[in-house]
Amino acid sequence: MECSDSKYKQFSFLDDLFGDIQKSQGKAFSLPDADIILHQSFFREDESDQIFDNLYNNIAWVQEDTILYGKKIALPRLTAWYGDKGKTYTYSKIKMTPQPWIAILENIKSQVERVCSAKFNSVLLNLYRNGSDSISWHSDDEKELGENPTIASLSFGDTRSFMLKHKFKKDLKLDIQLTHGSLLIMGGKTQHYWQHQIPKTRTSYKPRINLTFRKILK
Ligand SMILES: O=C(O)CCC(=O)C(=O)O
Ligand SMILES: [Fe+2]
Repeated sequence: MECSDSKYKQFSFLDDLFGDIQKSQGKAFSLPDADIILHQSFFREDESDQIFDNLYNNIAWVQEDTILYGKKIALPRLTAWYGDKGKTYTYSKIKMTPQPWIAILENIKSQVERVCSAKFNSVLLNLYRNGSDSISWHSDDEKELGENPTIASLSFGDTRSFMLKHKFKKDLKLDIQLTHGSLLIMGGKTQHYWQHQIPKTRTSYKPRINLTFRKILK
């Protein structure tokens, strides 16, 4: 299923309060069992360029390993985890202890919280160095996130396909192009019914940075 404008509903958040149209308009996908909103240009191009450079150079990127069929393999991307003290998180069988917040991440977090009607206490960062870096099919359904988590996903750098598929209705699939400066918000029951991935590709891609803001409950 291709995503077309006819499948969008216009949404407008908090325009009067913040008066910043660019940061307040999003489009909701009308999909069953999902609550997904895309803000195509949440950050302006020049802001996005600056954020990309800053994160690329200043984040403490780590090459983590995971265990697959009893063998240790390197994750096909670099990652980093920042958040409130004590909010540990187990992800891809890796227990992560957060780095303390840095100014740029706190600043982005507060801008995202304005449009999400949610508060976050941590952010997972992924750096896809080229087209062969990827993340395989999964739902963000770790128990630390609670029943119906709101996940706010920001993208900077090259555009990659963010693919979604329904877990039970096999013909329901969607491919969203996540562009430089975009914000995708997943909420409600999305993680119960849908999986997502950034597929590996043979096409050459420039680096892409993704941030997913999350709330760890315990
Ligand atoms: O890179 C993306 O857009 C998705 C990342 C993701 O799904 C995750 O970190 O759980
Ligand atoms: Fe995810």
